[in-house]
Amino acid sequence: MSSGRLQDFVKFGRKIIAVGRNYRSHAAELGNPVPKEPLLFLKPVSSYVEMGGAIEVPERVQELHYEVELGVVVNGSGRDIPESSAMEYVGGYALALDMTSRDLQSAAKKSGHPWSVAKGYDTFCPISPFIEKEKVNPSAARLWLKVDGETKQNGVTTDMIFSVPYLISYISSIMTLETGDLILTGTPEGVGPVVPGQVITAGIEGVVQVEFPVKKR
Ligand SMILES: O=C([O-])CC(=O)C(=O)O
Ligand SMILES: [Mg+2]
Repeated sequence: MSSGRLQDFVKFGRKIIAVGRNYRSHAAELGNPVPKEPLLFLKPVSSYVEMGGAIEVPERVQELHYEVELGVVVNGSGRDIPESSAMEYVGGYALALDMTSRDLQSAAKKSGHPWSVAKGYDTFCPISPFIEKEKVNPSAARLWLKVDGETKQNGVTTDMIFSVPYLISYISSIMTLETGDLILTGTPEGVGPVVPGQVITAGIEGVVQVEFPVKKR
């Protein structure tokens, strides 16, 4: 796969595989237990929104939360990938927001239902441009997020419970990873609500910055 094509992962990637509760600080702030193995869910690729677009708050959603996350863009097709060679499948990175309807997610959790609705609306995966692999250290990247200029999240990927190579190995033991897939590696503490009219800025320190306005759908 040419690197030019990889840069277009938002258009041809097939899966967004997200990891939940991968930071103790975030599991704790929502009163959730720390998982013993990675907690996975899928977001549809139709939830991508690129810079220049807006995050839309649907009518049904009472409490829309931001979650800043390091995204890993997969290069190559692999199944049962050993942790020792997992980094060979990393094509690059992206900064992503795992937008979440916290009210719909809480209701789903109570009734034992999946999170697809809470996490899957259009525009619930704002995404940065593709970032070259060499520019990010996935075990020491500082992630930050501000709402209207006020810092809300500031965490470092060193605090992940499950590392990027472990996640690649684990996910590929369940589903084949394919070029253009995106792995969302979980959010650090500080999640909270946004409402129409606000602006989210977020970044990987020293690497990339994104900006997304929030509006009513
Ligand atoms: O919704 C949640 O709390 C789980 C999640 O996505 C995360 O930890 O990043
Ligand atoms: Mg998340």
